[in-house]
Amino acid sequence: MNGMWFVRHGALPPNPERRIVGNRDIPLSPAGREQIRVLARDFMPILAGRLAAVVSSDLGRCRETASILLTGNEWAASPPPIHLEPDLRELNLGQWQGLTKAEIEQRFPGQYDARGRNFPHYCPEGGESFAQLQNRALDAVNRWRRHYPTGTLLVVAHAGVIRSLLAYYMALPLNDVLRIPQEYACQTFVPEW
Ligand SMILES: O=C(O)[C@@H](CO)OP(=O)(O)O
Repeated sequence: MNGMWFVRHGALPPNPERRIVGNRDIPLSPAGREQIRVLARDFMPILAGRLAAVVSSDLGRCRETASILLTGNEWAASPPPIHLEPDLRELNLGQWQGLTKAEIEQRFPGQYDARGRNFPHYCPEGGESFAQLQNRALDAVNRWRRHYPTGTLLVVAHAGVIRSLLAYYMALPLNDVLRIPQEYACQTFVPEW
């Protein structure tokens, strides 16, 4: 069956202060690598024989996830190509990245709340909005689907990217995007319609 599997990368190192990650290039933690090894063993065999290609965000945590996913014996003879796609990078939150919520409120008074009032379209300085993210991610996925019109595509990306795509496929408003669950290393199938 044609369709796309979306896989979020594994866990990052603990971030107890909840500093904004965004599209910073932070590698998987050892626990995150183990999550993906489990996925390579338990999930990937169901794609054997029907996986056309892997399309991954070019950030390290997704690149590494994609390459661990293809370590099983079922891919040894003819591994599917892995395409690195910058348009699947995580939401760019510009000058907010690396900061805590308290630091954002201190350095950019009022902006955090302003985003809450216009969540889909608010664009922090130097960054982008969820609507912009959704457009570029959708363009990228559609482009790769046209390149591989048959077979299953495996898309390895980030919570914000996958949520924005799933919101589109489920016709949910972007205001509700954070309600879509996206645990580390989770998998979601979107059939072709
Ligand atoms: O580690 C996380 O919680 C996030 C970073 O914002 O991961 P990602 O957005 O890359 O899915």
